[in-house]
Amino acid sequence: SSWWSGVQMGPPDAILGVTEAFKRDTNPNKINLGVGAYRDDNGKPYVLPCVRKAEDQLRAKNLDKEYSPISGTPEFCKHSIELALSENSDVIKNGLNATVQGISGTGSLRVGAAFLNGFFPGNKVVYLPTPSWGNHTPIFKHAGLDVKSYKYYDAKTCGLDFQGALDDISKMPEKSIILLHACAHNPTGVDPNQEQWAELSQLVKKRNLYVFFDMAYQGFATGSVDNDAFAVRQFIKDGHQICLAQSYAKNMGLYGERAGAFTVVGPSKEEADRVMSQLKILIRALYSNPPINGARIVTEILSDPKLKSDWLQEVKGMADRIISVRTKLRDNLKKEGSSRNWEHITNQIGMFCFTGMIPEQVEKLIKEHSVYLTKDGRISMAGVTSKNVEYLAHAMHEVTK
Ligand SMILES: Cc1ncc(COP(=O)(O)O)c(CNOCC(=O)O)c1O
Repeated sequence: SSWWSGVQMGPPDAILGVTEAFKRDTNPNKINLGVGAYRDDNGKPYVLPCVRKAEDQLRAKNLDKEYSPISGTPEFCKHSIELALSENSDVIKNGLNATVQGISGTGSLRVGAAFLNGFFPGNKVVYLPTPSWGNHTPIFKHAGLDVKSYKYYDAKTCGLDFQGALDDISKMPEKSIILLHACAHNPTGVDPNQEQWAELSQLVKKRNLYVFFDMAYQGFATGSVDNDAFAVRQFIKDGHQICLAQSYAKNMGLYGERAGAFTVVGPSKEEADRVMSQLKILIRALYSNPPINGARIVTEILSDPKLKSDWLQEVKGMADRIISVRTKLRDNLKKEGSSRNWEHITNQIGMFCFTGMIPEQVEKLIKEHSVYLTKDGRISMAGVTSKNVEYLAHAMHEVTK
């Protein structure tokens, strides 16, 4: 028999399976609301103009293909942590951060998980919001950490179960790890408001919990990179020594370039240096050093004032388009005569909308209207355009009335 006769067939990825079914559908009105990647108003992938300009500028430099340092280039790391904490951050000024390039957000989370598994002195359990991004659990478990959950989403209101979150956080064993989505929560689109973030920060501090921020959508939620970093900056201001995963997949449209960063914030430069040394040892054994192309594009954009200002407008343009189709969808549902409260469609933020539709309704949406989405009723707003929003509203009304 073969070495691998014991290998089982694994389940297909829930999200990518939706796109496969969508591709097989011949209905000209079909809509794919499964994919978690931005689409323009014609439903096409969007390469930001500032990225093209950066690529032209880079090509003119005739750069070589030498290895990047294990932790990525200092310029990429510096621009990444400045984007997250702001250029005049005391943490950066005092060298309190250890920042490495990660293989996009997933790779940054994975390096962080491996570091925590190796060195975290507290309770090696990561508490995830309920629900969270599907990949969070495998990432942390794969690194050897245990995973638990805290209340977060309220299906009754399609909003935040703030009291539930506070109750669960109050019960978490001290020195546990809590994962927080910095903005544009995936899959619900539900974010705490600024007062709630401030209250969460105080409680997390009181409970002596360690914060792992996942910021995969900075700038893509409200359209402002500073507003979207509010939670991260609030927790830093409140004295939390956080760790942070960043991604440029969505806000710069660099999906396949796999550019991201992982940061540990500590109390001293001396400690940051020790942490950095261990991160490099860990990365060396994982993939030795990170991919150079996406990181060069990011560095070119963030270090060139003109390109950076172009980028800030272009990321705001993406966020504005998402916000506008949220409003159109809600208004068209009202026009269809729906008696349901669809306020959550515009209260929620970022790429995703948790519609509140139940699996039977999702099934009908797919089968009878060729609208494709994940069973949990999550729709990627990026798949909604000014051309298909009326068809979508009609279909959603038909299956929910
Ligand atoms: C919360 C969160 N963290 C991290 C990531 C990591 O993204 P990447 O590794 O591409 O940077 C993602 C990307 N998710 O992809 C969209 C989807 O759910 O279909 C994410 O949503």
